[in-house]
Amino acid sequence: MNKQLNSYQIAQEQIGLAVKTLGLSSTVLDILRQPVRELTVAVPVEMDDGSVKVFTGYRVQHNYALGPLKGGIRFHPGVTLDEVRALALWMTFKCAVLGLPYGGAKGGVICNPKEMSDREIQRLSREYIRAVSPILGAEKDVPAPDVYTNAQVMAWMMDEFSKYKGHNEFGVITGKPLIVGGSAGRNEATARGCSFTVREAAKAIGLDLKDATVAVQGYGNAGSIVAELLQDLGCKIVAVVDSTGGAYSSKGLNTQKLEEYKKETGSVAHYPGSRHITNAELLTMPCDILIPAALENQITEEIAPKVKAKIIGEAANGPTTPGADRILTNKGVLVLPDILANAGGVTVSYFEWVQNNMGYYWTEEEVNGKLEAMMVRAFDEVYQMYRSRKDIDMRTAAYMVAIARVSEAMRVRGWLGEAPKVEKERKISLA
Ligand SMILES: NC(=O)C1=CN([C@@H]2O[C@H](COP(=O)(O)OP(=O)(O)OC[C@H]3O[C@@H](n4cnc5c(N)ncnc54)[C@H](O)[C@@H]3O)[C@@H](O)[C@H]2O)C=CC1
Ligand SMILES: O=C(O)CCC(=O)C(=O)O
Repeated sequence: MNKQLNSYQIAQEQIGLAVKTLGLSSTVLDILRQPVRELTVAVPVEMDDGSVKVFTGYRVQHNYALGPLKGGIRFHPGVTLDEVRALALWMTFKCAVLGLPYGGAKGGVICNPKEMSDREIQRLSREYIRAVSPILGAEKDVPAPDVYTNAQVMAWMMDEFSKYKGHNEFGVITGKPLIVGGSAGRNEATARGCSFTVREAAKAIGLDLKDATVAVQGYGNAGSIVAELLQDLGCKIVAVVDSTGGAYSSKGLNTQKLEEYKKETGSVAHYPGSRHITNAELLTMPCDILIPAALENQITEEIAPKVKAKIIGEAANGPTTPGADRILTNKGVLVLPDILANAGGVTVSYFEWVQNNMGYYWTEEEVNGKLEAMMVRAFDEVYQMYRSRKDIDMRTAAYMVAIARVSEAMRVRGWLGEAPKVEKERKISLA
């Protein structure tokens, strides 16, 4: 990640632009530009050699106007408080774009799970969740997986929270294994939602997905499954990279075989029959669709002029900087913003929470059908907003749809004093 770029300042810039374009009051911006609550915790963990290491963790709660707070937990050595603030802020607007009854939050722990044993990761997961538990709960704040956390980590955290409460509280965390209240389809949901938005965008600009070429940055939960789903839609996956290197083949990479290779070797680099490529090569190579699915600030002002893709589907949070956004818009690249394109994960997390609350579980077909309907509706609303004006890109359009909903909730709750209503003529659905 480019350390000169501050994701929190970027997120504030993005909402500032949308609030201004919507013509909302400065009170709305004053409230939305910062989180309502931030908790920093020092988490002592006994390591396998008997020593005790103290990890720093965060839980940031951005805005709860629309409902309980929601957002993943990241385990990564590069976590900072400002990064978690940005991720929490993006969650508020992601939930609002999809019309979910949630506000936004995010958590992070500065650690390197790649250098820790499973036992150490389990102890860290339990200690962290205990440390932030006073502000969590199925009706308060509901975490989920993010980078380098997974269903197993969610199970440990749910178990620890349940022990602390004295009863099972499955609804406190989503992204759990199926056997302890997880939802069918949650593991694939971020990628599935992203593939739906790419499909709708391709229809909108007249791009045939049959043999459309795709490059994917990041080959974890989001990236590897988007690649597989786009391959199912007829696309040719020509390039992928993960944190250790990349693979390119003009004939296309078989995603099932690539997945097996990654499981065996721990990386996609040096996949048999492929040419080795770097991250920068991947982002700028000739392709129709680019899927950033790793970390923030990857498509910068230096990279953007060289991007050849027609559609960028942001599976990652915050992969494109504001300067790069302006360059890509001028070049006519359609950027599907993170708060829309990767919202499939939190949407199925919402379904998981609903199922936990009612104690009745849906089939994978039911979940995927509901997800598709919500993603297509959200895409249409954002695309209509984008097309209704000449001066905005898809990101600002998505923020406008989202901020209209959040600010209306804040208005009716009485948080805005006498601030004016959302402009009626924009016909934003507040449902
Ligand atoms: N897991 C989820 O439900 C959701 C994830 N996201 C976002 O998707 C992105 C990826 O998350 P996951 O797939 O869940 O994480 P993951 O931990 O499953 O995978 C991350 C992938 O990124 C790669 N990576 C890390 N640093 C890299 C670098 N510098 N260059 C290239 N590749 C790099 C890793 O090797 C790994 O393949 C993140 O931005 C996350 O916030 C967004 C919505 C939901
Ligand atoms: O599933 C969730 O609740 C949130 C996932 C997440 O952290 C994200 O969308 O960035």
